[in-house]
Amino acid sequence: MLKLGVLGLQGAVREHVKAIEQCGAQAIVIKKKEELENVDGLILPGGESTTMRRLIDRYDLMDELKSFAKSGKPMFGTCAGLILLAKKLEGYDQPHLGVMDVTVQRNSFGRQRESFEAELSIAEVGEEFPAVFIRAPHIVSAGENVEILAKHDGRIVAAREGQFLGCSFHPELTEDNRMTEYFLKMVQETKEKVLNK
Ligand SMILES: NC(=O)CC[C@H](N)C(=O)O
Repeated sequence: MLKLGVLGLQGAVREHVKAIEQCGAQAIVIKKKEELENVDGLILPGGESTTMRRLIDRYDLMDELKSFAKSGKPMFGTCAGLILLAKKLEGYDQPHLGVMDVTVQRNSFGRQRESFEAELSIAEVGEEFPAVFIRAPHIVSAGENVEILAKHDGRIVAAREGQFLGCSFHPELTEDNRMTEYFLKMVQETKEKVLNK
């Protein structure tokens, strides 16, 4: 069975665990660096990126998360998780993990629209995907190896660069598990490649 980690420091952790289990994989909540060794892929959940970063530093997880990225295992950042993955953050000098070749802007859908739902067409995932946006970031620009998967209001809200998947919204907050399934497929394919080497 595939083992998926969910970074468990803050944010929508339980909801991701539930979605993973509904998709037939094992979910492991990651709070310590040793726990990262046991998983085939990792989800960085939504929540609050500044708080999450503080906790990553407090629990001394940054180097381990970067090595996880270097190992080639898939990582999926949702909302605040996307902010953690991005190589560049608009208005900030330093990124967090800085591994996915995108520039991200935080809280980019305006204060009066703190949260809203929209139906998206997501390449490789499907049509009419119910996407929940909560103080959501968006991808301002993306490197040439990044595949744009979805846009909303002309803004990029889902993208993939090889092992990295990122989206502005919260795919774990509805019963539609297609984004989680798509990520699991990425994890399965990566695992098979390693086994066949
Ligand atoms: N729902 C979310 O994950 C919001 C992200 C939050 N605005 C941040 O900057 O971290």
